[in-house]
Amino acid sequence: MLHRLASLLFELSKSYCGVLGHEVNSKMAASTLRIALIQMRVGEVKAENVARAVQLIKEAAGGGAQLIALPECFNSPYGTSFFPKYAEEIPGESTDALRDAAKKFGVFVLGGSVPERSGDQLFNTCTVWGPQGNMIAKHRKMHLFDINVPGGIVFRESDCLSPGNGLTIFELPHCKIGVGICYDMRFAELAQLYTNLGCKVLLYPGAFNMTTGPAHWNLLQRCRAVDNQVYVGTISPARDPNGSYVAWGHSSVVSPWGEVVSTCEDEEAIVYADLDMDYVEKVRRMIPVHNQKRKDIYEVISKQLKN
Ligand SMILES: NC(=O)CCC(=O)C(=O)O
Repeated sequence: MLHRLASLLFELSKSYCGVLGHEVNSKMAASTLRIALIQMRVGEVKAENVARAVQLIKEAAGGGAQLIALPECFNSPYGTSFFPKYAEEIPGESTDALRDAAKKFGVFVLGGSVPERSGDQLFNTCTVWGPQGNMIAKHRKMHLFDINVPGGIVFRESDCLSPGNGLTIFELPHCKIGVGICYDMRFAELAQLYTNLGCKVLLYPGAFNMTTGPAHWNLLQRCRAVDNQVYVGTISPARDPNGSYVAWGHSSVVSPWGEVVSTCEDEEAIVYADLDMDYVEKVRRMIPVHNQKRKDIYEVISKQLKN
């Protein structure tokens, strides 16, 4: 009964997926944040990638989005052989274009990520820009993507990247938002810390692949959403079947109830969603797990495990 009621409420407040050029409803409550996830094609020409990102930000702003998010490595193909060549300092040409777009279109822009050069180190870094053209956050990917799935995929970001060492939260009038990059989504502890610090939305620009994507992309996103009772957005590049790294796509928004509210397939698309902060509170009231944690027990056992 409760579930049916929640589903009904969810249906009423539901967002939608818009492909390029889709019309949107501009009536929104103050507690509602319209976001747009830009699942864009990324090729080998950096200037074309950046220009495409700006063009799609313009389109999403025209669709009423207040916060527009790009995918991981929006200016560069995803691969350790590309990172040194495409890396830039921040600020640099790619992030300057994001700054200018945020200001010109009067929106918040979460700039996916770029390979960042800082001294003799490289990072996988997300910048977030406000409508005044101010950088309001910068997140360096904390968990590097080093995996070995025989017959599937071998990848070692740590061959050329260094990890970031900090959490990244930015605040909009509607809510606080926590940022992770791709592989960061696998780490439940990070999402839980963001939630404990007051976030109601988590955003993960990412580029899962054809082995782990179908197995885990949506599953992980729904886990993070239900565990923490937050909205979770994932933003992938569009799939290029001939690319050296084939991205899974399926950029999506999942609600705090764990339902996929907006999504797409693997093609270039803009995924819109209206995030309702009252709905986050409602889900948290209905199932108040945050007040029901048995930290007394967890802490005792954790201490025992350390000794
Ligand atoms: N870019 C990444 O971090 C990829 C992560 C991934 O595919 C995974 O399975 O995790």
